[in-house]
Amino acid sequence: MVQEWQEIKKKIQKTLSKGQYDLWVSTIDPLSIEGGCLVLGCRNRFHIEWVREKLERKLLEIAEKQLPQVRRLEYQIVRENQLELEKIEEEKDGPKQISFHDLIKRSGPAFNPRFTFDQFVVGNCNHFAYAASMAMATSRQQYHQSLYLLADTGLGKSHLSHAVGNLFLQQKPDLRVQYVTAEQFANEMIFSLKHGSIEAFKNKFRKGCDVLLLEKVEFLSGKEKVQSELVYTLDELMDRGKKVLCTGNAYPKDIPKLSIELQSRLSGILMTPIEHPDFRTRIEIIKRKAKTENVRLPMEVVEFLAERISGDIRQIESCLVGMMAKSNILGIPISMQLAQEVTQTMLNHLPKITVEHIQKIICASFQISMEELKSSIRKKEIAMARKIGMYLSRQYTTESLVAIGKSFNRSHSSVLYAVNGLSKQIEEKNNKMKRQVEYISRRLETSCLTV
Ligand SMILES: Nc1ncnc2c1ncn2[C@@H]1O[C@H](COP(=O)(O)OP(=O)(O)OP(=O)(O)O)[C@@H](O)[C@H]1O
Repeated sequence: MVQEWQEIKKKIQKTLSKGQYDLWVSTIDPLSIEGGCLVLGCRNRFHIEWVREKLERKLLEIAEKQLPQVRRLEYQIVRENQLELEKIEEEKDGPKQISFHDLIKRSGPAFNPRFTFDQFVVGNCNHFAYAASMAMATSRQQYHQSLYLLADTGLGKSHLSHAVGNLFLQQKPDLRVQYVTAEQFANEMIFSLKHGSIEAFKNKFRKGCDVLLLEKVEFLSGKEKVQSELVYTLDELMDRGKKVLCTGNAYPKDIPKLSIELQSRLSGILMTPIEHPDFRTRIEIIKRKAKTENVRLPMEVVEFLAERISGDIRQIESCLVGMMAKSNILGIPISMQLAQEVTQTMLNHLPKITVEHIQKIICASFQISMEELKSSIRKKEIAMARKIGMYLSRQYTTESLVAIGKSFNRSHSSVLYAVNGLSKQIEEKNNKMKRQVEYISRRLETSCLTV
């Protein structure tokens, strides 16, 4: 086992309980270091999420001390049988001390194996970006050697960049593919300036590079020296017919404090925007992710998530991971109720539902008009709709009894009477009213809660 990793583990062990250490840390395997990035092998997605959320900062702090070249962490899923095989191979050949240096030499850039073209769901929102990236990676692209993927957070820029890297290396393992974020590029440059190795840095990104994948260009805002180094790098790569893929969350001209020279180089690149996915694409993404994770999701849960989360696809993934975790821990299948609980907890704000929303859904569900709902008509169906409307207003909003009463043209005591009565009814087992309230709650959440 690698010496430095043992030291890192020892230090982190002191900060955790035994159970946490055994479960989450002892099962991590260091895989490689590339471009200042220490790649850690984890057992599954849930393992990665946990380490990322609870341990990353501490782990990085300690890793940086043990391995000064490390500046960030990345994760890969490593199947247990793969690790077992490696262990058996090692045992066969006798114990071997592998240094991190060897690991660095052995490995290419650490591309996420999950981020492939196969796993990327294509819709109207991202079709152009997908096609252009694919064309670049399969060398079909004749006129544009360079691409700029432009999108808000969590819409697939890194996924496509890694997919390009994965495909290049799969087809041509000897290709020199450099993958860095603009921040890493800047850090490496500063590091090499400090340590007198700027020529090596320049060589790495200019002469020693066939494909440059540069993420999050917006980071360079205001960093004049790094910007001008990048301009030289891009010029040289483009002059030599090399390929460049950049990503950013804004058009180059809209990134503040970006030099005219860099803006001009980047603007000359083919712009491929990715829009927010539409409902159908979101449905497909959820189905694909569930399939990859080997999880069975009822269609109503798929639709609920697709309604609920309209932007950042990471949120969809977090909710899936959360649902899987909860379903595993409790030993229950993923259901609508579980999905509602998890999304409410995981998305950092509670849904904003108003009394008006509730009234509209009630009218649509009972097929009555708003006038009827707010009227004094005592017809059974209408009275029941009104009662459920008041009850849900109490559950989903923070409005006072008086305010709710006003919205239904009733006194606060009528609201209280309705809410208490319905609460009691709902507690009884298997009653129709309970099912009806659940149904309307679901409709309410799926129709109003688009983030
Ligand atoms: N079209 C898609 N199909 C399948 N998964 C997707 C798609 N778009 C995004 N994802 C998934 O969403 C997650 C976030 O995507 P990614 O990391 O590529 O976002 P990003 O645009 O680079 O965000 P940021 O700017 O915050 O880094 C990833 O797990 C990725 O696999």
